[in-house]
Amino acid sequence: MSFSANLGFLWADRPLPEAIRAAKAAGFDAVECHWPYDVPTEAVTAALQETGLRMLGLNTRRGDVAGGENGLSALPGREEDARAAIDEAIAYAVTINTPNIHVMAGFTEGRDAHETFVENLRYACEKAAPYGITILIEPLNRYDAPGYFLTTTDQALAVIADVGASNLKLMFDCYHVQLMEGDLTHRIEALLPSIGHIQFASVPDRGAPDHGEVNYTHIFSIIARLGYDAPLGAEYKPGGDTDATLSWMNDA
Ligand SMILES: O=C(O)C(=O)[C@@H](O)CO
Ligand SMILES: [Mg+2]
Repeated sequence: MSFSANLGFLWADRPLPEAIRAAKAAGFDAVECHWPYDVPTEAVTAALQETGLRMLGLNTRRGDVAGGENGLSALPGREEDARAAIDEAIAYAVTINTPNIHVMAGFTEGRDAHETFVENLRYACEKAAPYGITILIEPLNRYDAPGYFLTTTDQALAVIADVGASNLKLMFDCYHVQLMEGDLTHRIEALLPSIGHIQFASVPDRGAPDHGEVNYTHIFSIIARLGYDAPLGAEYKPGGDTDATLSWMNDA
């Protein structure tokens, strides 16, 4: 297996370029992040070039986080802000050569929200396609993100079908899917053609993948058997020194 360090959580106590270097030193094959926008692209590019790692993904801005926002793209009436966040993410991704952008939906519900999300995703897919960038959408669990628009893989597939773009894929985060739906083995098998990126963490505490209700030795072997060979995103909360939590990599 190959692994991508999610620097939104791993080495999150270090500046992003230093976190990239730490991921390389720890043996990761790639990195990904959440919201890199305050970091100059030159510093990120320099660290990526120095380490030879690729930044696999980043997220669109969430909007007014202090005011309770968690993404903009499914919020009716906020199309202008949502598209500005999409444009910003594409520009940043193009500059640092990142192949995936997670477009965040936001806290909302209902048919209008679905239509708004579909239209904004069409916009994102069209704008991203010339750069070979894939747009991702990710169901989040109801405990960490109560009220988030996208909560299940079935709902994500319905959105993907309605958008109808070949560069729109599912971010399959095993942690969220286990909390909302379970049945990870069958779901990964069935959804593989729609999956653009896979992430993981222990369940339910979102720690390193070496404890809890999901047996990741099994899940990783299923993913390998299916021939999926892109790096898997380690998106867990180390709860202290990241380097002290990496023994799972030796067993994977
Ligand atoms: O929370 C997650 O899981 C993520 O992947 C974030 O990027 C979005 O909140
Ligand atoms: Mg995730």
